[in-house]
Amino acid sequence: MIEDVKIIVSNDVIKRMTALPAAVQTKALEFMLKFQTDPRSPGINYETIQGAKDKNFRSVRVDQNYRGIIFRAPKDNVFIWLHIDQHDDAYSWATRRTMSVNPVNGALTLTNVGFVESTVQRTAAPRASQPEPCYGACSDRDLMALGVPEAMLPAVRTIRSEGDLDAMQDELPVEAYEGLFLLLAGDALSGILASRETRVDRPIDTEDFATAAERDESRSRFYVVEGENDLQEILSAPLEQWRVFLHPTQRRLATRSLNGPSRILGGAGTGKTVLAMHRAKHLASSLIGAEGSSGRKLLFTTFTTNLALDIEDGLRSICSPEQLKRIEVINLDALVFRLLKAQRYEHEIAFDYEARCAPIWDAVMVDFDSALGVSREFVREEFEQVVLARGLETRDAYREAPRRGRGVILSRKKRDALWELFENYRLQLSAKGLKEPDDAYRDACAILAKEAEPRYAHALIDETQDFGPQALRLIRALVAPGANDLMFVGDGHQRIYAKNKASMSSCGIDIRGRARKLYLNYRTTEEIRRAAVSLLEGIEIDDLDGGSDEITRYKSLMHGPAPERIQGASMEAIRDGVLEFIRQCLRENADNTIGVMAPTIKLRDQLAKQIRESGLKVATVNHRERLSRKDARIFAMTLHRAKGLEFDAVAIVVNRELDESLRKLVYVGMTRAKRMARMYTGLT
Ligand SMILES: Nc1ncnc2c1ncn2[C@@H]1O[C@H](COP(=O)(O)OP(=O)(O)OP(=O)(O)O)[C@@H](O)[C@H]1O
Repeated sequence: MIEDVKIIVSNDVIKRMTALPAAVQTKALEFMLKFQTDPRSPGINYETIQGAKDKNFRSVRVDQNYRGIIFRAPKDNVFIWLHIDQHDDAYSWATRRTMSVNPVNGALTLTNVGFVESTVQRTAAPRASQPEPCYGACSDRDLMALGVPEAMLPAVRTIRSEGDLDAMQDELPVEAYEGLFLLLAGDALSGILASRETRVDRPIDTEDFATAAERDESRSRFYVVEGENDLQEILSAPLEQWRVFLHPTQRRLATRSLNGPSRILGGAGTGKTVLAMHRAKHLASSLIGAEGSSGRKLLFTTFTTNLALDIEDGLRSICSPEQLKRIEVINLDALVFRLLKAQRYEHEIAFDYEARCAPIWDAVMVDFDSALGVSREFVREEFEQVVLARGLETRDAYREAPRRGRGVILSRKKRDALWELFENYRLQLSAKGLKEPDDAYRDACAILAKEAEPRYAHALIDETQDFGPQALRLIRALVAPGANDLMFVGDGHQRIYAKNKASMSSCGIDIRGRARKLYLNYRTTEEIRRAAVSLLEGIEIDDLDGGSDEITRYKSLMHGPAPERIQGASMEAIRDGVLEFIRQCLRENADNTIGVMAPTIKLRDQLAKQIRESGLKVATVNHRERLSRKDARIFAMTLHRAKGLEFDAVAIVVNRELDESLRKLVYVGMTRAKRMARMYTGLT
């Protein structure tokens, strides 16, 4: 590579590369090598394209049939490889498009001018009683600030409904599509720009393609080649887009310095884990050779064990060995277990409530007096949500404790009676050498408080919605307050351990001014997303910090068939239906992965057995297992285990009433599906 030349490749080329016939792929890689070494080499013959709308487009020969389309900027030796296809298709593609720099947000944009012309023509004749254009109140500058390329403005001006906007999605930069749908949802332009932190207040040199390429907006679709080998690596392996092309908000949040703890919310599949992984990489590189960090690492923690394993795999695919050495990925329970064990903690942490604690709780509850006027379930919830969550240790503390959200007022007498049960339970647990996890977290916090140095330089926390107050306090104690200390990502819609509801600010974590959102769903089709969201209707969702969150502003980038919901089938009919669904998915593509999910282990095993008996290979997903290591396409799991995973298709079987907690579980399960989903309810 040579210093004074900038080489850029579009995501379109990278995507198309893997779909090319093998022989063409080899030729394309050979061309890339030549191009990367010196795009001005006399060995590369740039052909002018007759009739091209952009006079800087050229075609280059990849092999006898295939042509690459290159944009050569008028100055500064910037070369952008935009497209690759068979000769005629490549030429026809090139004649319809132009490259430019957005004069307001400074992003590199590629516009399909052919599409703009045909859209304007098609909509020119007024239709009877058609709605007003959606963006009549926005100036051209407003629309360009959102990311609409100047040449796309006439097409965007024709949009009169959400459907019109969706039909334009493929032709718009991702941030423009997102901005336009947020406007339709009722957000103010200033609010959208502020939360994205897009600069629209500086003069933009629209001839300066080199500078434009470095902006976060451009990097969501253009890759700037940096080293000798990186592009070779990217092009020769099937590329997962997320490794290279981030949404501008993902990139900004991954790389910017934040003056304290931050919280990123986003519905299922909006790329929160991806953002956190890129931030881990970014912060880890700043730890390399950093003075004064005393060798402290970055902690990446999650709630579920399986997700931690997947994250480890993901990080390995984007980080250098040096960066990896500075990152520790571990689920919080495992971290606490290790921390306490190293201190010769004399209790075992009872992570499995049902097996270890429930019998002791039940024995203590023999003394429960129903004259107290509360249910047995209420007592357990009171213990979890007030006593454990607040870490109350004395009767006096319980007497004084605020019980917001508990619904029932308890007199002092009743509290004292309940405290006796709670105290007795803790004593009995302790006598058996056990501690509830929340109490163990609190003990771990006390140990950390005595240490001179915080254990980690930074922490990234995934699945924040499932961490309770004691866990959050512990996380706070693991890292010293300061710049880039903590980043939490999560989604209240996916809270499936209801007892773990916490407000970050009451745990000493102040995110004011550093709370952001991701809106675009990269995983699920819009049809599946909508079906999943409809399950949550009427359920109040929190923002992990005592406020509320809503789900109306999310959107998926893909479309597909609506999920089927089948009510009231017998187990035999379900078995046949699930098998038929699996076969259909595998017929479409033998490489498709399929998740079969149920609320209980018993039902999961029953379904797995039936699938196996039909001659198909199915793997069961258990605690602490990496999906990637399993030799199967079909996976059976409980809905709890499905968290954080993804499959091409998902079949869910539910054998009990869809109450609030089950609806949330099914929401999590269904949003694991990339393209197809089917759900059975009301087993007869
Ligand atoms: N910038 C991106 N470009 C392309 N794909 C992306 C991008 N960001 C995320 N994805 C893909 O979208 C899917 C969801 O991403 P991710 O798991 O990070 O979402 P999430 O918000 O953590 O989801 P959930 O909360 O449902 O577990 C993954 O397949 C990921 O590879």
